[in-house]
Amino acid sequence: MQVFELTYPLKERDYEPSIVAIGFFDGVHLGHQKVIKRACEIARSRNLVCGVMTFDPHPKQVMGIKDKIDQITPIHSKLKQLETLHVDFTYIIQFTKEFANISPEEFVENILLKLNVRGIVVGFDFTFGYKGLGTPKTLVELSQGYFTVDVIDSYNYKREKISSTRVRDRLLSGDIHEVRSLLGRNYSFYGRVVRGDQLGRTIGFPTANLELLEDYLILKNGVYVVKVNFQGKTYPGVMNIGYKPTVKQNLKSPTYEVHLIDFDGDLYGQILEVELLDYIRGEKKFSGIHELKEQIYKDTLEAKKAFVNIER
Ligand SMILES: Cc1cc2nc3c(=O)[nH]c(=O)nc-3n(C[C@H](O)[C@H](O)[C@H](O)COP(=O)(O)O)c2cc1C
Ligand SMILES: Nc1ncnc2c1ncn2[C@@H]1O[C@H](COP(=O)(O)OP(=O)(O)OP(=O)(O)O)[C@@H](O)[C@H]1O
Repeated sequence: MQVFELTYPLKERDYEPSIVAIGFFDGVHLGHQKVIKRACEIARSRNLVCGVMTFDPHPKQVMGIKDKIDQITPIHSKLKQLETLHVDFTYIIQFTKEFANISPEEFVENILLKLNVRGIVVGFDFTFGYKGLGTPKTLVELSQGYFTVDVIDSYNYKREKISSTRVRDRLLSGDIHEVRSLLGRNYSFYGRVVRGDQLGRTIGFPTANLELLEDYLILKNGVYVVKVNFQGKTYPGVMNIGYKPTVKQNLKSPTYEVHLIDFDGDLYGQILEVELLDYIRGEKKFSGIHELKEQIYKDTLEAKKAFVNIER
């Protein structure tokens, strides 16, 4: 997949005629996948290439509506997911205040036509241009004679539209089962193993302390069943996210640490992909290390069982 980082106004160059799915696509959930897959189907049937147009940073952040949007899939994770959908390219348009102010007409003329777009696919509630005034209907009107417009109906789960907001909400509640149903895959993130206080190994549960590779949405504190992928191998694990109140005081931000079950080896410096399979319990302050150790032992047994059930 080719990636083009673009700034507005676009520089003149020849773009290959294409069919493009447009949206922010945080999470690349099943609704997004439907829009993107449709773009690729149309492209294949018309002998064109297919791509995704997304934006960075998040429009709400640039417009000051929110200080920071914690993303489900920050840009590199999003690109990894798009790759699995076999799109030929992704345009990442740098979202600025200037870009936010362009009219729907300018968006079509100065972006879509310049990019040599022959067809676009958007969801039924897509908006674009100044104050989001452009709608799929506007696009159809402005596209006449230039490119086709396909509008995808709402893709629902339990009768409600799947949206990035809904996925974020379920992640923050620790509802990992629903997250899987909304994404059509396990939610995962990437982290690098860094040195911790190395107390874990003295209590019998060595943990890989993770430094997240991107600004992901911070997950609910507590203990998770996870699947860890690195160097082409997969391991069952348990992860704790939180402040380790039994052994630490006043940590400023939550730590992410994973214990790989039945694994013995050095992980420092490795990049792990951690897939969430289930949420077991909240983090607790135990009366001592012994009690904490007993609980982690139970968590590990539960994770082993859950791992077998989920992976079956
Ligand atoms: C599965 C699991 C569950 C954990 N649960 C808790 C908990 O409920 N409360 C707590 O204070 N610490 C919890 N911890 C964190 C331990 O305190 C921590 O792993 C250990 O002290 C090692 O810390 P270190 O990496 O700073 O050496 C948990 C760790 C794991 C791996
Ligand atoms: N469930 C869905 N069914 C059909 N189309 C969708 C669905 N969700 C999003 N889309 C479309 O996919 C594109 C990208 O969506 P976008 O990321 O902007 O919104 P979203 O997933 O609804 O998230 P948010 O919660 O931020 O509104 C848009 O064209 C949008 O209309």
